[in-house]
Amino acid sequence: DTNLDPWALREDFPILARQVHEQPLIYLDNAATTQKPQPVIEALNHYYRDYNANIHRGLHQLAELATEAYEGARVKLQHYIHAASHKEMIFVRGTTEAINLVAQTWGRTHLRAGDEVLVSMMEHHANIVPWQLLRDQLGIQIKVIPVNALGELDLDAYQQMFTPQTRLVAVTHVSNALGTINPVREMTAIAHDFNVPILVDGAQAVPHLQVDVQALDCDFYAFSGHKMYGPTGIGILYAKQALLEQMPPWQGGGEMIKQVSFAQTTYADLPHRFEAGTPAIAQAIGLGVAADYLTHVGLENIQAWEHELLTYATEQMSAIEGLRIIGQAPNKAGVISFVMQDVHAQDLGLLLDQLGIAIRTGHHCAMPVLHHFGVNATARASFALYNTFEEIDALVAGIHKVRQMMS
Ligand SMILES: Cc1ncc(COP(=O)(O)O)c(CN[C@@H]2CONC2=O)c1O
Repeated sequence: DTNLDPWALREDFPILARQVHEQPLIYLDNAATTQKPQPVIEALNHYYRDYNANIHRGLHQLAELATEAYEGARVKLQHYIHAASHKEMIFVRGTTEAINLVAQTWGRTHLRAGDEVLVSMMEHHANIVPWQLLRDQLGIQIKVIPVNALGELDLDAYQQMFTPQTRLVAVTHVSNALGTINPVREMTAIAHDFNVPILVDGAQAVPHLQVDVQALDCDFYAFSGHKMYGPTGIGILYAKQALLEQMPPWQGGGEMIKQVSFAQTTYADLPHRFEAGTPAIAQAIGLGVAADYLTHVGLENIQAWEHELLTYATEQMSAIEGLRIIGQAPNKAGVISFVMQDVHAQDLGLLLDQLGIAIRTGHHCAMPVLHHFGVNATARASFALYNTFEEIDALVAGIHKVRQMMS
């Protein structure tokens, strides 16, 4: 059980006290982005207000302070996912950029025509399209790991899919559309039995559960700051140092060089080799504070609380006539995708908004898995540490109200 008190934590999120359409805001769209606690907001203000400067190489006091805070954030995040070294933590814009970086550096230098990349049916477009771009550029093949009727990944099928041409596995840790938590540690062990590296899309995992990349033993791990109560425009690509050393730079410019001449340029050491140009300094600092905040609240407390919310919401919503939950894996994070017999997801979302309730409707950038379940849109409620049973009751009441309005 959890010793998390959402009502106490809500004090840290001023936005949750606001109204929308003259109704109290009920924010249940956390898989899209989470709200930001006061300490994160204050960290951003503090940087710009009190010690804004460009980082590295600057010899003045403000530059020193800014550099210290930026590199300090990197170390905080290293500990947050238990990486072996801060050199394995690359600041990027978010999960999408992290995966594109791997595809365009490790991918272009290690994959060639005929090589196979395994992805799962439940991937977000950010972990499908970069591999399709590579397919267009190099002629690699993409093979899809199936999921069953509950939305669980088919581990046996996965094991059978490896061939001498399999060169990479790229899989989501938690599905943003189904909520399924995949057995990433097991999948990594199987991939490594075939000497194949694995990239894990951790966007929906890092805010919900304790991630330990050394325990998972994955080769790449990508996530976004804004999904884990941090700012937008910042994320992390984690990669084992041995792999990063084999990868050519992603973008060229300042910060990622040692010596530049028109004859020859030498590149900076890790991690800066992959961070060209002035980075998102404030956002990185803010993300470090978000990691501190979540560590203070306790990931196991968050996971236990959200599991209670998910269990309650699933019970309540399963009792609604004509409502079908898409994604019923036993091992799920706090995401409920659903469709209703006689109400389009879009209409439901718009009408719930009028009641102050924020959910997301549509394909959630996961078109293939929605089509696999025979729908082209769902309504999705997704939970965070600050949600409450009362908010779930309001969602359920809102769904009933919409049904009445539409019948
Ligand atoms: C599983 C997963 N992977 C990658 C991404 C891409 O992250 P960035 O946009 O930060 O690069 C998302 C975003 N989730 C989407 C965004 O909105 N609603 C969602 O479910 C995601 O859920």
